[in-house]
Amino acid sequence: MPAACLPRIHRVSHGLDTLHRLRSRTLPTAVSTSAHPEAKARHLLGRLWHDHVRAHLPRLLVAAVLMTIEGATLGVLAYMVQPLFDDMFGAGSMDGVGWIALAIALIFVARAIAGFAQRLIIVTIGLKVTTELQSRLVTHLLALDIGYFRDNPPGALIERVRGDTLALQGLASSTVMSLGRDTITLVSLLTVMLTNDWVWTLLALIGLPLLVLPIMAIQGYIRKTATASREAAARLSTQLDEMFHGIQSIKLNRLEAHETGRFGEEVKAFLRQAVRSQRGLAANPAMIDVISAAGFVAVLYFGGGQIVAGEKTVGEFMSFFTALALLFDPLRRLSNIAGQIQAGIASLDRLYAVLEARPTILPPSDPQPVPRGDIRFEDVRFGYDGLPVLQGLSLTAAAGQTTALVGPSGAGKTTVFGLLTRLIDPDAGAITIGGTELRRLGLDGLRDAIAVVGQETALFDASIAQNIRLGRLDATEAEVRAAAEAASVLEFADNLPQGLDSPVGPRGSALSGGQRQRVAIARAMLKAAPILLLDEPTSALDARSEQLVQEALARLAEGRTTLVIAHRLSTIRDADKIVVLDRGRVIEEGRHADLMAKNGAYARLHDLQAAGVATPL
Ligand SMILES: Nc1ncnc2c1ncn2[C@@H]1O[C@H](COP(=O)(O)OP(=O)(O)OP(=O)(O)O)[C@@H](O)[C@H]1O
Repeated sequence: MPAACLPRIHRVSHGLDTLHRLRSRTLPTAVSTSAHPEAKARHLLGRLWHDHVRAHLPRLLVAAVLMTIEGATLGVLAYMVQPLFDDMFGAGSMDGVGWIALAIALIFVARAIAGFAQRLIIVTIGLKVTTELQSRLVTHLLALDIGYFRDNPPGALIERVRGDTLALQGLASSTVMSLGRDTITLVSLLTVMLTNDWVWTLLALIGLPLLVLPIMAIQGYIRKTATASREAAARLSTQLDEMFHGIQSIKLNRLEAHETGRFGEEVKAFLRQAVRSQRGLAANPAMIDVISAAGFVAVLYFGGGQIVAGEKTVGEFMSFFTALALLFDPLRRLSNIAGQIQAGIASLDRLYAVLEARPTILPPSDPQPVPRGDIRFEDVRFGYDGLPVLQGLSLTAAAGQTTALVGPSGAGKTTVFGLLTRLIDPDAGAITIGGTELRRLGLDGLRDAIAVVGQETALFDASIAQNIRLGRLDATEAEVRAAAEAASVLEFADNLPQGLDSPVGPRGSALSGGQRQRVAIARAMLKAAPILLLDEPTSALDARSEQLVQEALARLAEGRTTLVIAHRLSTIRDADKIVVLDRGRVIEEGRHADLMAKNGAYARLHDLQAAGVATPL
């Protein structure tokens, strides 16, 4: 995946985060396969093969043929050493040396071409599989519940989509190449050795079985340390993500040294795990080297004696020795394959854990269209992780009218919006639109029918116009411009060098809070949905823009079912109904004048605000 895609993954992840600021119940994050590591590894590899690799089988077969050519060349080379020594150098004749030299040159050319082509094929397949997996992961992630993004922070998810797929690609490519080419090399060299002298071969390799147990024992260690190392990498990414997003607070509170220290600790933890994992991977080749030294010495003594006794020729010995010397390199790599597979499995496990997470907020099998009509909450209960937030909430927002929700911070106002848009589902009670339960409506239809302007505006790193267009992707330029005008976006955009085509910067960082809010309002205007949810839509505006936007919102709200959350009561005076929430229940409702006359919680809050005191009810 090109580097340019990284900001996109990042934006998507953060966009969801800021747009919804809601959490639902924890979702499964582990692959639910057999607890036995070998069975799990087989299961994961089987899935990878089936899902992504099988389609490349024809090219893999071509690569296998090329690997066979590349692997066999070393055997042929070792074989040719014998006539070179016995028939030419030993016999003092240079006849035929030219032919042998030509043959060796051709062998190397063939090896180079086969090696180049097979590497290209394998790496290309690896890249294709990786990018396919990345796209699949992103598609899957975007379908998951909002709660998943709370439980798994953006840094950790980016690490899975990028880090784990790339780690897998590197390991898989080298494993496949090693398995193919090195196995053939091994077979061809062993053939030369065995045809030369099976006793020497036995002597040279007699120590190898000793390695079986240590190599097997090391597998579990590699799997564990590789998993820990990937997790440490995810924590690092999460910390970086938080750090860069919180850069302003870090600077204002002079936390640079504190953050550097925290990062240093995390880096150390990562380093520890990464070194452990590499130690495991480096152990096998080292053991092969020790065994190979014993093999060389044994053959040298035994074979040397036979040459001196005239039982064997120098050419035979040199040919055998060449094959033996060439044998240990592929053997070293092959000894590491199991370890590499284990490290790859650690990443694969984390990837499939994401792919196995299932959304719990699903559309019905026969979705009903969204009807026009009142929005009703009937005895709705909802809690986060067992902590009750809404405790039997009942309210009605009449169709085509404006209903305002007020109440102290944490009363559950934003949760009402989350339930209405089905970012979360209630634990009990019913939510209906025009008499139809939300769960019977199509999710797409429901979300198309609702436009939301939240406290935090999710802007993407594109132009102002493109950000507005997200409200309705097929809107014409004139419609985008009209929405921009109605939301007072043109007021500031027209002063920018590129007007509406000016970039808003990553997460809208090139705009002020008020400007971002106006873009969000323009987006909602463009969407022109029948239901409008406004969560403090003018909180970031100055008095003048607020007045302009309030007028625009009033126009927008006309004829639409509007729910508006407001802390500043002055903004909702004209609402058709004001609902006062406290600790997840409705404690008062009515029009402004009625509630003031009642002299209850609303009137108290109003008086406090009028006196300039921002105190909860
Ligand atoms: N993702 C979450 N996980 C756990 N608890 C949450 C989560 N989101 C909200 N809450 C809790 O739910 C309660 C209601 O939150 P909500 O955002 O609906 O309140 P609110 O009335 O909109 O507050 P404010 O006026 O401050 O925006 C709060 O006590 C809050 O701590």
